[in-house]
Amino acid sequence: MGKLILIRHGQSLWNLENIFTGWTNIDLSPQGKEEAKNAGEIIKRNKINIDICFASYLKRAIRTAWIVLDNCEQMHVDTYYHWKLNERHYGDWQGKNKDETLKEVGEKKYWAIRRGYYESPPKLGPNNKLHPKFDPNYKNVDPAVLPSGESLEDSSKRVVNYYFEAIVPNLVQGKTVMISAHGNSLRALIGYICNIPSIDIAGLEVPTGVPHIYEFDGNQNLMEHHKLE
Ligand SMILES: O=C(O)[C@@H](CO)OP(=O)(O)O
Repeated sequence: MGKLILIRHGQSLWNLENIFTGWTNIDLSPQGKEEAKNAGEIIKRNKINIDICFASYLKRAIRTAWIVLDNCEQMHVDTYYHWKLNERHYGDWQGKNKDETLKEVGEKKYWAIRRGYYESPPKLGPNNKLHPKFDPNYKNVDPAVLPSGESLEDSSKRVVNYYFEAIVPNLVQGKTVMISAHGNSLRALIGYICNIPSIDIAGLEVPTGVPHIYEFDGNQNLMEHHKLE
């Protein structure tokens, strides 16, 4: 089996401003670009040759992939983009300040939605102009499958589905695959790969711009994983 490198995008401008982002297409902050550059240098130092790269449809993950590949001298690597790797859709919370939302809804509900597995934020209404079906970037996606607010369980279904559809076949061929994605889409994927019970997912935080490597045996069982440095 091949190897899997997972990286959360570098710090975004809304991470910096403490605003719920979800599918809002916010770019990297200057610090986020530095984090991605550093991740690329780490991959170069570890002499890892990436065979294929995947990123979400959101520019903070795409730019992170580009900066990483540039800084490990592997810009030629085929890169595929898919909405199923996007951040969890944060529904009506997108664009809201995280501290103000906490005050508005109370600690219990806030953390159940933000870090629990089953609770969704309030969904966007079908005519809300922020709904992804109105975004030309998703014009080739069936509007019926586009989310308007997701629990981590919802995100997990589409991320894991894409993992089996597009990533596993490459790992089976022995390839080294890099995925550049998001805090919650990666929590969902890591939760699946590492077999973390849904109750414990709340404690899993994925830092920005830090590459982690996952190695599997021939039966696709995880053998070990660690942070690259
Ligand atoms: O705003 C978001 O989309 C995410 C990650 O940046 O928020 P959280 O901190 O809840 O994972």
